[in-house]
Amino acid sequence: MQKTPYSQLKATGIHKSFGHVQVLNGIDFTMDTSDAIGIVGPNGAGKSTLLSVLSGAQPPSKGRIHLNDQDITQLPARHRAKQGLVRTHQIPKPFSGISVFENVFVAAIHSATPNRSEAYDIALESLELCGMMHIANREADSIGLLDRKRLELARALATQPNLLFLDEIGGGLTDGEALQLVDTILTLRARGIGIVWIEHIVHILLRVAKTLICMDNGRILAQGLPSHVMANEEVMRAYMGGSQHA
Ligand SMILES: Nc1ncnc2c1ncn2[C@@H]1O[C@H](COP(=O)(O)OP(=O)(O)OP(=O)(O)O)[C@@H](O)[C@H]1O
Repeated sequence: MQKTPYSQLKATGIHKSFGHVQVLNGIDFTMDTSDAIGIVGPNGAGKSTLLSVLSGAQPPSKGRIHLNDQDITQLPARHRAKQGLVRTHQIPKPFSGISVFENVFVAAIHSATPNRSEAYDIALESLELCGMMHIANREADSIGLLDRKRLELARALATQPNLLFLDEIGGGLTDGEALQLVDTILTLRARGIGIVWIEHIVHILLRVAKTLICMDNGRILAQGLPSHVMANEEVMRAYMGGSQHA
């Protein structure tokens, strides 16, 4: 289901401000697009803003983003999605009044897919991978929170991503539900899809992430093996000074 593979996403000197509020303060970030990276940090650290900048929802105020040798800094989200960089949202917003299947089909038809019959197959495969076939004909409005999160994943999957940006997709779920969602995410990982996942529930995140980034005040405080990052003194200070969710 994937597009032409590439290997590296690189953000250099990323700044983002909203008026006088400086939210990202010089982020340097390089990843292999098949990696699984977790991002943690206190509230207001700039995590979602970084995801917006990486996925093209918002341009940086300063700095460059490259996909291999291609400068994609000014490339809008819909064009990045066609190159396989796709973001999910904190609060899933399925199209109401249509079925789960139709929601995923709409996503497939708007991807780089050439025709409706291929989009149909891709939608079915996405639902299957996300364990949603049994509710494919339900109205999207009528499903519970865990299934709405799965639908968000299935819709992203139907656009044939290489790298998925997940913004607190576990938010609002019980631990048991979040673990079920992890199984779905690991299924996508097994297909070779890279993940950048912001999540406050760290023990859930670490079932997927092999590398952890901790942000605070718009900067990366530490990056590397999760055990090293969580033991980092600056990281512990940031959590004690901020809102601890871990
Ligand atoms: N569009 C905007 N306009 C003005 N300020 C914004 C905007 N988007 C984000 N901010 C501010 O930027 C800061 C960082 O926000 P961001 O959502 O990126 O942090 P976060 O680390 O994802 O936080 P949380 O964990 O609470 O979701 C916050 O102070 C927020 O109020």
